[in-house]
Amino acid sequence: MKKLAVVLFNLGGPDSPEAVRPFLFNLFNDPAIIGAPTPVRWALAQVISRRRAPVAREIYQHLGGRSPLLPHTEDQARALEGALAGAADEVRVFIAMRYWHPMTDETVAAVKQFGPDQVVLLPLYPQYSRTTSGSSIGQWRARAAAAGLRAPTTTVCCYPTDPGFVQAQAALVADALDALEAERGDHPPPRVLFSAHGLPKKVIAGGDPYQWQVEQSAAAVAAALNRPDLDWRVTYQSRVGPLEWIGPATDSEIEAAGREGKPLVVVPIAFVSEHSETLVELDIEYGELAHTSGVPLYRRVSTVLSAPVFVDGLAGLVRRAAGAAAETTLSQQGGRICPGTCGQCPNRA
Ligand SMILES: C=CC1=C(C)c2cc3[nH]c(cc4nc(cc5[nH]c(cc1n2)c(C)c5CCC(=O)O)C(CCC(=O)O)=C4C)c(C)c3C=C
Ligand SMILES: [Fe+2]
Ligand SMILES: [Fe+2]
Repeated sequence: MKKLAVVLFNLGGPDSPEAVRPFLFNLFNDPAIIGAPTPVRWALAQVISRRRAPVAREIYQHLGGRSPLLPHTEDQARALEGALAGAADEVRVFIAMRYWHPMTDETVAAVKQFGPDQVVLLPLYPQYSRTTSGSSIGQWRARAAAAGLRAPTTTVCCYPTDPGFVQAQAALVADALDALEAERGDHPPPRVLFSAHGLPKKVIAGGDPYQWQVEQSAAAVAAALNRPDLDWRVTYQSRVGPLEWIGPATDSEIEAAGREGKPLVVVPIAFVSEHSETLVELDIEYGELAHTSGVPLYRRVSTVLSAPVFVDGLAGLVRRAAGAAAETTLSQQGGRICPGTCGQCPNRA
């Protein structure tokens, strides 16, 4: 093959305080986030983004007024390009963010200019949700078709138990557990909370495989740690809005650990880089909550970022997808919506 384009999808984040409101508007105006008819959704997105902006601006103020998500994703793109050397005569890795720049239209234009013989779409979300990967994939397909980008396109829908992802995350957890063991003293052994971004319950009830895949990821990392008595559980963070979200909530579990006098090791299991949800919510907000709740030791494990074993895993997924060659389309499998290239989603009862 002559030219291979890989497109990394992620959520995006504001690059200045002025970008916070339009970023939030783009998020709440996504039909995958608010499923109302277009004019109603547009009006709701205006209202909610205006109301949320001051809170969100304060969150991003802790990070110097901008999200570090894009720089981390650029590092990952460069590392993946390196790991894919030789997979085609020319390999280029692009980034398409869903709610802030570089956004889908800009990246479609850049990929078209590159003139690939094949495109592989690779969400930087290990677990598939129609609100994240599904939204990015759907928008890419619509905009690529509109722009006349017709290269054969294959999608890696998800990789919740990919050995590269699991090993990279497990190595980081093992380091944290070892360091904590050295300073634990008379405190009881720690509990590990695998914390994932939550979702409204109705999204899961509609057949979204996300929660099931998060559980698969956490179980795979726990198994890779190979510590028989490890106390671990899956929790969900980042609830916004009035709907009921899936639980247990990470903050409630932190309070519970405080009551039990348990040290905590918190592991982000649905993110592969650092941003407001890890650096502010987990480190600052939940760090303070742990302190006031009486948690004796609180450690937050890093995301995998550009860990070589993770990037090599991604490169393997891309090589397999490029080899599959066939155009994949969203399909309904086993009552669960998944593009169906992972071979893991359909078998859920
Ligand atoms: C697994 C990843 C994510 C899922 C699932 C997800 C669903 C989801 N998110 C919102 C609302 C917000 N999310 C915000 C930030 C944010 N969300 C994710 C990932 C997932 N979201 C990331 C990586 C980030 C951080 C972006 C960055 O800092 O660069 C925000 C903005 C911050 C804030 O105001 O708290 C909102 C709002 C909904 C409603 C939703 C599912 C329905
Ligand atoms: Fe989110
Ligand atoms: Fe899948």
